[in-house]
Amino acid sequence: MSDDPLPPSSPTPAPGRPTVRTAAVIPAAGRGVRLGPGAPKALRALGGTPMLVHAVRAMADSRAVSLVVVVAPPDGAGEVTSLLDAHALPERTDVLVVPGGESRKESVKLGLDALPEGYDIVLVHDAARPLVPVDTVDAVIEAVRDGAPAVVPALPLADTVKQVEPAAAPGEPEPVVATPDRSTLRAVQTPQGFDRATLVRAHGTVTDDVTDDAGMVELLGLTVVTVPGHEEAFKVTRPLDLVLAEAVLARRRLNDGF
Ligand SMILES: Nc1ccn([C@@H]2O[C@H](COP(=O)(O)OP(=O)(O)OP(=O)(O)O)[C@@H](O)[C@H]2O)c(=O)n1
Ligand SMILES: C[C@](O)(CO)[C@H](O)COP(=O)(O)O
Repeated sequence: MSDDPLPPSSPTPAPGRPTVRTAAVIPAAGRGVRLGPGAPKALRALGGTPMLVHAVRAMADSRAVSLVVVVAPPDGAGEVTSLLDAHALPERTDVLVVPGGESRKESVKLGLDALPEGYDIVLVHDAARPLVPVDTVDAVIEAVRDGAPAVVPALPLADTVKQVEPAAAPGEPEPVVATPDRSTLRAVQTPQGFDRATLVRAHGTVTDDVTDDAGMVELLGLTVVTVPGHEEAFKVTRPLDLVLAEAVLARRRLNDGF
């Protein structure tokens, strides 16, 4: 067993609420091409611990989450199971590992297919967002409990955004065609939270290429709502993100006194 510490626990759910069980599906089957050569992204170390372990702990850190389904690289389910066995996780959280697919969408569907009965709320959380704080996780769950079929953590944009005509060839200029009103745009993160039946329906019917699960629910004609995102829930995508993630983790360890 690794001796790295468990994260702090979130508060227990409010008294008087009906028990609604929540599971988290963590797509972790990506290669991490934009991060550069190396192991699959989810298995790379952050503060000496695989990024995936941080992501699983971030979900298990919420007392509402009692099952985490990890979607491993297609040929890596055995390795991921051993890796998770070697790291401390809260005993109240069950973990299932299933092999993933060629795209994120396919991997999420495989995770959903493996979900046992008895879970009414499903979170979908990128392994590549290892540092999401528990308050953000709990806020997403709370909004689904309050009746929203789909919930996304969202942040305002810091940059002005341009819509362009994609370059005709690599290196060619990209003419700007529009400047959308930034005040109505949001960058969305994970975990995204869903009423299970809605997410299953979305994955069973939507065939469009989408980059997130909430987008599929939008295509069903349902309303997706936002809760405040968190800057530490950023996605580790490029090498500089790893530098930032290490710094955030070091600051947390300093603040927590270990
Ligand atoms: N076939 C895939 C592709 C992606 N993912 C997961 O989806 C999340 C978000 O994807 P992204 O950050 O784009 O990861 P990669 O696909 O690994 O990155 P890249 O595009 O740079 O290869 C990650 O946790 C990744 O492991 C997955 O489970 N299955
Ligand atoms: C799901 C997501 O993290 C929301 O921002 C994002 O869309 C994943 O995109 P990626 O390019 O597949 O990492």
